[in-house]
Amino acid sequence: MKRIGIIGVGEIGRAMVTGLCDGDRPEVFLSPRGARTAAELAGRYETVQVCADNQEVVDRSELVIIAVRREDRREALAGLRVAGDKVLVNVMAGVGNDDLRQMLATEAPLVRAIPLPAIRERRSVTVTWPSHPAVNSLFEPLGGVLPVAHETAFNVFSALTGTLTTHYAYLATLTMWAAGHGIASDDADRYLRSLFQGVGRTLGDESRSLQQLAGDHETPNGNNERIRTRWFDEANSEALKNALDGLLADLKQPGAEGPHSGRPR
Ligand SMILES: NC(=O)C1=CN([C@@H]2O[C@H](COP(=O)(O)OP(=O)(O)OC[C@H]3O[C@@H](n4cnc5c(N)ncnc54)[C@H](OP(=O)(O)O)[C@@H]3O)[C@@H](O)[C@H]2O)C=CC1
Repeated sequence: MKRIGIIGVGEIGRAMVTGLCDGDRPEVFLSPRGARTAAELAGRYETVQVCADNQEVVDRSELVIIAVRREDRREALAGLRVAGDKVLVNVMAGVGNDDLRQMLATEAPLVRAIPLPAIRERRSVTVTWPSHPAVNSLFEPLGGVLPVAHETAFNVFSALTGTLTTHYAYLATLTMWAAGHGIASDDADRYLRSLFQGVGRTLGDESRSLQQLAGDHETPNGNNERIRTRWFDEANSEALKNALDGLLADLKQPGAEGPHSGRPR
């Protein structure tokens, strides 16, 4: 697909345009809302144009990405005419394809996707459902695509994206703990970033399983084993799984307006 439309040019819309245009440079048609970002992108990339309205985005594109906030979807989409030969990519967290099909009354294929901000660097694996060749080709060069077989699987991956800030909060807690023991916060912060950037790089080694990586970093009866078994014990692990189960249950009811609307993060 060489003509791609984006309705909703905010954080994730901008990340997708950047990722796309730093690669094959398809023609990209942007909705006019979020005017500053849209104008900036059109200024940076000669293949990007800002349209007069959302209908023009649909009319000029073969594939249209819908990236407005969940609560803005009716205003953004109601009344749009979408021919059956277009492909629509729904990246709105918590908005099911049934909801979208009802709103748009179109025969066009609808595909849900979970792009993440690292897509701007073409380094983010994007989960999609249902699998569609044009959508797979769109995301493949942006870090890879992971089409899943059913919506429940899609929701499981969606729930996993809800764990990111816990990871940062964990690191912040370690910094606070060190500061509580008289270490300058800046020093603790710098040290932890360095420590966990190393962990991030190690994750790039896909030849070793996560269990293997943990094992390889742990001396029997050593400090790491001690903290892992005393803190991340069975009760803690169960509490995490329960929180994820609760989130998954909410994600399975995409029609419900709830605390998980809007950004998946
Ligand atoms: N941010 C992320 O990491 C991810 C976000 N998503 C999903 O993407 C969607 C957008 O999120 P995000 O980019 O963070 O949100 P933003 O608020 O950054 O962007 C939303 C954009 O939509 C625009 N908009 C609002 N109403 C309309 C309309 N009627 N027509 C066209 N555009 C409109 C907004 O314009 P204005 O500013 O003028 O209101 C804004 O530019 C959400 O549904 C979210 O769940 C999915 C994966 C990751």
